Amino acid sequence: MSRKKNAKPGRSKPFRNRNGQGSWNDFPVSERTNKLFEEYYKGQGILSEEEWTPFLESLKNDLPTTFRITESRAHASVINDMIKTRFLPEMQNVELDGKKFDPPFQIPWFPGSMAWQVDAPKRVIRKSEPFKRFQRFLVGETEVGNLSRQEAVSMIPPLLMEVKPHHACLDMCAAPGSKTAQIIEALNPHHTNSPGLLIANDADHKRTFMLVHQTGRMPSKGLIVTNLDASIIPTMSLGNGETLRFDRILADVPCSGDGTLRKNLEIWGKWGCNDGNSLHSLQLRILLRAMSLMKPGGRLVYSTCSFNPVENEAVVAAALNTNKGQFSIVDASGLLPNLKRRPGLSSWKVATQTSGAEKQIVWQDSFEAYESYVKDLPESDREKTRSWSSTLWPPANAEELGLEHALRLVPHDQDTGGFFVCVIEKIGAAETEPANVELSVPPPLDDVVVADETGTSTSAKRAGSPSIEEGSSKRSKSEPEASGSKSQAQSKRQKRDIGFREEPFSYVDPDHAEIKSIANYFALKEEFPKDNFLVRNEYGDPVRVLYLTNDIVKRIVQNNDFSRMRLISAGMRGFVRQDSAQRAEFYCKWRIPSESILEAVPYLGDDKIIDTDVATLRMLIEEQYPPIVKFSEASQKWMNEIPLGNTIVRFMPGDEAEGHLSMPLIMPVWKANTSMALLIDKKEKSMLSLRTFGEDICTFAPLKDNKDEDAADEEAAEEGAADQAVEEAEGEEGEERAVNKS
Ligand SMILES: C[S@@+](CC[C@H](N)C(=O)[O-])C[C@H]1O[C@@H](n2cnc3c(N)ncnc32)[C@H](O)[C@@H]1O
Repeated sequence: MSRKKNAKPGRSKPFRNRNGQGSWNDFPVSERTNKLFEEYYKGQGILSEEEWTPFLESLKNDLPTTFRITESRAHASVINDMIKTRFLPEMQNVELDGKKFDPPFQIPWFPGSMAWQVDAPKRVIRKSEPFKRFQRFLVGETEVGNLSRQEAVSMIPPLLMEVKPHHACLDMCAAPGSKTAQIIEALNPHHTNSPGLLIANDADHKRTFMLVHQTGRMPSKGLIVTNLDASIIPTMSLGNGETLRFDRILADVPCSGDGTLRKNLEIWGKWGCNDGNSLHSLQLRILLRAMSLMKPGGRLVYSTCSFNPVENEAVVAAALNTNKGQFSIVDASGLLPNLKRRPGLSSWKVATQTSGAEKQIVWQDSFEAYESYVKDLPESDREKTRSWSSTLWPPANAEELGLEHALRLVPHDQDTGGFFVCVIEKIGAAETEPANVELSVPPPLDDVVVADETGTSTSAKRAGSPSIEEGSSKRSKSEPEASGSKSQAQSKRQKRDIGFREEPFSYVDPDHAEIKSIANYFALKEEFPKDNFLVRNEYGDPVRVLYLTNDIVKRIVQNNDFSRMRLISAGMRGFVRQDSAQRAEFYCKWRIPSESILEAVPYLGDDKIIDTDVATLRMLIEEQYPPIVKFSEASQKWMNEIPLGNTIVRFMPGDEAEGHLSMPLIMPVWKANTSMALLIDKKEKSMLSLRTFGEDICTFAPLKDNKDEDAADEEAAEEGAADQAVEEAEGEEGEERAVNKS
């Protein structure tokens, strides 16, 4: 256990090989042990004696790859069918070194069979052609947002939230955003015009940008990203004296992460029971804040990727007791019926660990026993000992709280990671702020390792900075008052966070000349919410990007100071300005980016969408700027009629040009003087090509053949606009969309 001895809690980096990747081979199974871990959990009795070996064995094994299909996308079933009909048949009899490997299979408990599991180890995926092809497909479809790689158990909390499109939702600790994506999908099934809201929040500034990037693949008019300490998320106003309360909250709190031992291998070396004890009070504060933000009848899901009852049942029990009679644990046994789960515990133990090289577990039978243990320690040790909260221990009424309804997921039940999920409902009509919970002074968090199921470890202090400690001890004072009755101007006077350096958010005057030109060009119907265009400057000037938000996001942005909310982004890109040398020739300087097409379609004038065929699609995929003269006569006709710039086309289903399209596909195109371009990024084009034509037919060769120089120059100049448009569409993926700035 050399690793363990050298490990410095909180400072050790995730295990990485020379290529920067954690690897099964580089971390031998013999090192996947931790005496303290075994002693602690055996002592806790989280499993019966006979289950201990399969539990540990399972924990030492590589985690299978799991992914789910983005259900809100129109072609979700096309992707699912492709896996079944194109990839599965060729993966039936894969053998390597005399061993047969099973093909991927659908996860039996995931609704609609939209999630898959791949058991074959990485070396098989690397070496077998059918698996390699499948892997390439997975990577490509993941990049364009049609699939999400996500640990199976991590998919459970959002499913149990049962989000509906009208819900106001809060994801309190959201980065890097795998569950956020699931919530967005549930809020926006098939791009319905959802009135719902999701505030996705994380305390770690860097990780909020990961979150923005991740949600960029799943844009939503109802999405807000904030960078707050979840335990002191301020109460937000909706104007007109209304305060924002949530129908659904996910508190997927920072935790010690020992449920992720199968992939966060470094946890084997540094696991200690003090980490869970340390995190308990932050977890409790976050859960209590969640409770205070709920609507009556609303549902709250508390989850961790830890086995530790002090991070799980103890937190839930303390929160329920703080808000007696206002919340109850939902019996989720009827939900996800094929999911194997264990009941939550109603009794557990608390331990501390000794310091020094050979750490030992010391069971603490009660809070009082623990206090006298600390008192009896030699003074030097006492100084080092933390003061834990009494809420770590099971309360006297633990049996009455319904903790058995919580879900414990253990690895050997269905070959997953470990997880804890508890579904809590707010009962009664009274909306009151919770009484302050009696917590001991919060322990310092800087040396506590916090892990998430993505394989990233952070220290809790970094994760919770800057206001984590401040918020904990003075929660009731520092918690801002409900500002429901304040006007926008008044709310702007609320104390600003001067360290917050984001650009302001303002709505554009719907009568602004640019908005009028957009409405004209795209023949936007009356119902189009022209007053919901947001920009990132103080003056409401449409400069480069016009973001679209729904009404509830607008109410929040307008009635709360953006720096107090630490607002990072709101809504989704609706229109992007197309600056080019030829701008003067274009009727409209704005184009619809591909990700907002489905949002825009219901509002476009009837003649603004041009129906065309699979052969035209083939040409637009094959070449980057195909000349108009190369298309069929029918396509040339409409191409010659449309103005220069952005047009929306609908490729109708059919079998032609060696391709198959099973459902209509709506996409933006760009017309230059003599050529056309499909305005989707290259990766998306390649994946679309694979889906429609069975191979990647994109060529994208630069000017070629024996064209005379003048013609080539002219063509290159004309195509500059389309080129720039495409480049922008690609470049903005990472930057513009990530930062939501104009
Ligand atoms: C378990 S991870 C969340 C994983 C995420 N829900 C997902 O599914 O991708 C916990 C997250 O909590 C964040 N965090 C830590 N302390 C926090 C706090 N006080 N408030 C809000 N977020 C916090 C961390 O930065 C980390 O991103």
